Amino acid sequence: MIARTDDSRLASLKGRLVVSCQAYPGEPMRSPTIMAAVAQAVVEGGAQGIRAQGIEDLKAIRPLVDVCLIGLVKRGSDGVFITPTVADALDCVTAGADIVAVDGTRRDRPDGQPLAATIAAVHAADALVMADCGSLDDALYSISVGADCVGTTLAGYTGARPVSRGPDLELLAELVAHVSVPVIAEGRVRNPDDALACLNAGAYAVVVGTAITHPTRIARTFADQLAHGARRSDPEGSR
Ligand SMILES: CC(=O)N[C@H](C=O)[C@@H](O)[C@H](O)[C@H](O)COP(=O)(O)O
Repeated sequence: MIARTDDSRLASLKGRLVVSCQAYPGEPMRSPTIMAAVAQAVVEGGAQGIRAQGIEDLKAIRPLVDVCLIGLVKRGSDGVFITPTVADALDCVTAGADIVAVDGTRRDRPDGQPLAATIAAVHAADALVMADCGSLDDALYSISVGADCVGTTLAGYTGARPVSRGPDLELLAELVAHVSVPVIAEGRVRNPDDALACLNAGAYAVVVGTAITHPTRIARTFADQLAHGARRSDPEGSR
């Protein structure tokens, strides 16, 4: 299988920021309308790509932004949970995804199909595949079955690698050194310096989620800092 690395949708991401606009089950911002507004807002801020989860979110976002849209469907949080089936991947394409993000590991998928089947189906529907990887082995496997680009998305989440404090720059550099398709940095990119470090390590593009689009966690970092700082400057306050 030949990866479509010269596709203009993928090429539009080169050297650029992709923002992951996702809210999780039960959270206040879990609404396609809200995610679509967030997507529009980050495009105004310079995002050249949007990564979004769920068919309804993709449908809401697609007509409002004209940047590259990376779509996925999440099912649960154990095992293969990022676009786990062929049907999920095709639903993402129908909803408007240019690139479908799929689990790029060798683990069994709930529909019993190999990763190659998902990639072939997405290619037949004229979209591309980003394989979310947790190790070099995942990336080599995904590319051998046709992935158009690979991401460090699952670094620290599959047991293959420890959870790094910021982006897993070590895995990123390893992928860049060993693969010939674009390598997208994703996962725990905390600030613009982290993002730049990813580009300098050879990332084709950088995906940022939580640090831009998750107000609860962003607010918590401020609140925690204030609480701890207050305790440090007022020992009485810690009692
Ligand atoms: C492991 C997993 O499920 N990652 C998901 C993939 O779509 C999202 O929950 C992340 O927010 C996204 O990868 C961006 O990463 P961060 O939010 O760390 O910038």
